[in-house]
Amino acid sequence: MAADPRFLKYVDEHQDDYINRLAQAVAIPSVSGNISYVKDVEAMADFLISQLESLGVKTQRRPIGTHELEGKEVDLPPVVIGEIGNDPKKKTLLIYGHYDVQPALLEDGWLYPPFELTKDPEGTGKLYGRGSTDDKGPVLGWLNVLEAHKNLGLELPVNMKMCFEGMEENGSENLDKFIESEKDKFFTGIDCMCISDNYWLDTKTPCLTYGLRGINYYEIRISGPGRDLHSGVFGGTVHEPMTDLIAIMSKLVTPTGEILVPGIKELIAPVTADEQAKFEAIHFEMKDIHDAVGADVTISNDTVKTLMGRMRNPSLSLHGIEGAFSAVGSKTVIPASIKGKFSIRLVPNLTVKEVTELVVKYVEDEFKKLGSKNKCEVVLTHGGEPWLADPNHYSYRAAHKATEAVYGQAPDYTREGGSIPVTLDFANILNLNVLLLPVGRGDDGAHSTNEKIDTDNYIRGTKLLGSYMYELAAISKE
Ligand SMILES: C[C@H](N)C(=O)N[C@@H](Cc1c[nH]cn1)C(=O)O
Ligand SMILES: [Zn+2]
Ligand SMILES: [Zn+2]
Repeated sequence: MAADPRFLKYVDEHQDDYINRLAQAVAIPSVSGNISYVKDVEAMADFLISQLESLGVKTQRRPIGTHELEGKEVDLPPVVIGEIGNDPKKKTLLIYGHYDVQPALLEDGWLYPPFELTKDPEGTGKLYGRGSTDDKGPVLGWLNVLEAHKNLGLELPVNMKMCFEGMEENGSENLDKFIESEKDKFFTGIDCMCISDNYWLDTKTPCLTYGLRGINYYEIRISGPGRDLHSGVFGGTVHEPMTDLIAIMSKLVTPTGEILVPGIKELIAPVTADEQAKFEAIHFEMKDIHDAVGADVTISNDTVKTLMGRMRNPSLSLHGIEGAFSAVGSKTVIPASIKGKFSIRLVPNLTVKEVTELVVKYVEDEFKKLGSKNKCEVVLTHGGEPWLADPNHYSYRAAHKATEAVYGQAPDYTREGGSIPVTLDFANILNLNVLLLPVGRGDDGAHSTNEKIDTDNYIRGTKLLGSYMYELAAISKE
């Protein structure tokens, strides 16, 4: 069933209001996992709740425990759950999104202040700001749908339940326990689930995503000296933690992306003929990734190899070193303790546990080889398994139709290189098919500087989410 034309017209006529809603959300710097932003993450939850309530959603702000941030025990960001409609004749759709964002500082190289929505500065409709595409824009897309229906007095075609969290960018701590504890309470009577928290592969082809890589995030913690030291006074006389760390980190991955931790390669499920065909069918050119990256620095020039590198193979990335001297100037310090951070993206059949066993053993063995008197420990800070869904499920068929209606073309079927670890918890604990329905483009720069969403994607994305609900209402479950 096509979307109500009054809904589509309303969306076109209220673009400015929708952009204004996004501007309000971007202005709240809800950076999770950082003690300085705890209040802002809470404020973002409150903003979401007040918006949802004003749109007729029965909302609850649910605490999910505490965690340690920079040595202090603080509340985890609350989970916001809501529901609207309980007509037994309608299907019930569960949606999930996150209201936290990655860190962003102007001095990282942003052209515009990251926590102000900068509207269309180049006349191409781009809306710049942290969270614009990951994941505030897509979350607000759902709210825009609700607003249109409320103001037009239109009935929603499905019942909706929703779950929004503020810790996605930091491992969704305790959300699995929350889902488990609410399995037979809030999360009952749900037919299927939709998440809008990933991106198209290119800038012109909408897609439906049926897989995600998992993620294991590690810290290698090395310490030794009782305090930071003068490198002139002590250099050449002590084992330096940074030197140990760099030696180990350089042995994790090669510059062409080969993971050097023994045993990981052997665990990867072989690529089937069907998978190979699916990858070959995807619309993708090397130019798409070069544009998104901002340079031609791809490891391969082959499209299928590049797509497999992104979605089908594991990857190991080095992220940074906490405690390293990184300010301007030439401080001659020997840091006393540091933490090297890296992550491994997981694909079938790698598991969080098996990969961690291999990583811990390898790092410990490599550290022993250094003959250092410092202390080294490797810690998994968060982990999430890879996930695959059935793209033939009726929910995917509904989204396919909605995409054709809104974009006039069939979607590509993709797997996401990024991770949304809680997807697997929703799928397994609630026994649900989960559809990933991205709104943003491949060059949006999520997690990067100058993150943006295009006005067209935000507005047509709102129509897409709404149209998906109409198609879902009408489609047979067979
Ligand atoms: C794909 C999603 N929008 C996303 O960005 N997920 C993050 C999740 C994460 C895990 N640890 C830290 N962040 C990602 O894939 O990096
Ligand atoms: Zn996200
Ligand atoms: Zn993210």
